[in-house]
Amino acid sequence: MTLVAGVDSSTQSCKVVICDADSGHVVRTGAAAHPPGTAVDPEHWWKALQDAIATAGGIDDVSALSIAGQQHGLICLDRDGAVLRDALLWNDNRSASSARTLIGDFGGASTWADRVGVVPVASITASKLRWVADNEPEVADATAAVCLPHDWLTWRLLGATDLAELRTDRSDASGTGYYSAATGDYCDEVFDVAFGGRRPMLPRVLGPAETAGVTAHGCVIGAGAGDNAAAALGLMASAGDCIVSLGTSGVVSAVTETPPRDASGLVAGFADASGRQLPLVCTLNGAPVLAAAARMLGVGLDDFGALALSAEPGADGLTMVPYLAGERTPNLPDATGSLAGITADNWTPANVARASVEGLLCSLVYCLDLISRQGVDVDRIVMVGGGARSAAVREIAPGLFGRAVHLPEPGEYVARGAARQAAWALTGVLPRWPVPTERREVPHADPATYRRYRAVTDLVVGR
Ligand SMILES: Nc1ncnc2c1ncn2[C@@H]1O[C@H](COP(=O)(O)OP(=O)(O)O)[C@@H](O)[C@H]1O
Ligand SMILES: O=C(CO)[C@@H](O)[C@H](O)COP(=O)(O)O
Repeated sequence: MTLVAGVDSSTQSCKVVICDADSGHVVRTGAAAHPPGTAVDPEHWWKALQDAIATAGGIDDVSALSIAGQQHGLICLDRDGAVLRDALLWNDNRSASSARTLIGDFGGASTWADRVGVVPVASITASKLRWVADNEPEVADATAAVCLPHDWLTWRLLGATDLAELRTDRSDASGTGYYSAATGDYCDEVFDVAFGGRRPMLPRVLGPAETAGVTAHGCVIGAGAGDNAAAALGLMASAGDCIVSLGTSGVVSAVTETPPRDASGLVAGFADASGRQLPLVCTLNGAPVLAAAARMLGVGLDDFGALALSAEPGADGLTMVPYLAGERTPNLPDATGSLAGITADNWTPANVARASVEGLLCSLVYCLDLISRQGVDVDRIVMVGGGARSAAVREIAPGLFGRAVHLPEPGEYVARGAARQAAWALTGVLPRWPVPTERREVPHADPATYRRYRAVTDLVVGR
């Protein structure tokens, strides 16, 4: 049996799956935690990768491996390849005002949408570059190369030290704000406004089936991908599939042939990992909303799900707006969460739990609406990520989306997508790996809860 491995180096942890290259059957897995925080020394990710590989029984018998990673994180390297400062992650909001400045300095949102396909928000790598240039000019001056988490891990795994050997792929490059998914080129002129004209070295962008190199043990290393593009590959997503992911972020994305063009910046024009496009809408508040509510209620995640399901749909009028970490969609980096509609009668743990689940899901219904308005067909909603393990999420989602929700059996679909890419790099053929999925029908559509959520959101954001 030929074995291939896939890695998901995501916000909270590193996961490794080792699969049969022909069938995709998962043979072994491993995982290791990442430290909390929105600025992290990449060395922690390297250590977690090694721990996760060791837990998975090592990769001596693995023929090919690809790494998928959390998108956008900025890693600055000096000319000797040393990391210059903690990486600034996708959910680090210090770059919010840098993003606003960048938009103006490059001719406005429409120019960004036309030339790059992405309008900067705090998450986008270019905004982080601008923050470094404005606040840590000595770091900016010493920066000889910039790369993303998956680029850096791939480079480390290959034992490389030469900056010229950095590699990335289209999907992750397209989240930087200085690469266009539509043209397949870096937009060098962005560095004039984002990095004071400095031109650090950038990773070479590989095609989906290209090889980044071969390890000393003879393991072929694929191009890797951004985590959302890898999830699409792991789910074998095709036209009409809309992926809803509840990881640390909440994400709605779809594989399309044509790029979106959204000058509001809410729908980003990213690339997928198969040569197509991946219009994507992302929130800063995914599954951790549920963990925070469970913690506040003093229950574990399973009991929290049961508690939420013990309340009636609509939580008896309680509405939760889940902007606990600020928000990106809508773009409100300084926002906080809200609980509205409290009365003496409805102020119960069960209603608070239900309102938290409903608020989280409504924030994704909003994202789905935004992506649909870009002309993206939505035939099937496919829900994945840690939050999709929640019984309450699985049961409540169809009513709020107003359509059936397809639930693949719980698994690490980002890592599986990376493994599928590794098989492609190894053999030159993208294998078809089945994804057994449960279809959850709409018990009863609940448009009233979403309407109330939208009204409360408008109130909270002062519209
Ligand atoms: N049964 C569950 N109910 C609610 N949340 C869950 C459950 N299982 C896992 N999670 C949440 O899923 C998140 C991790 O999901 P994951 O997709 O691995 O995130 P990431 O890829 O961003 O690291 C955590 O916030 C965790 O609390
Ligand atoms: O910023 C985005 C996408 O634009 C996030 O989706 C990150 O890629 C982090 O992913 P998770 O850790 O939540 O999977």
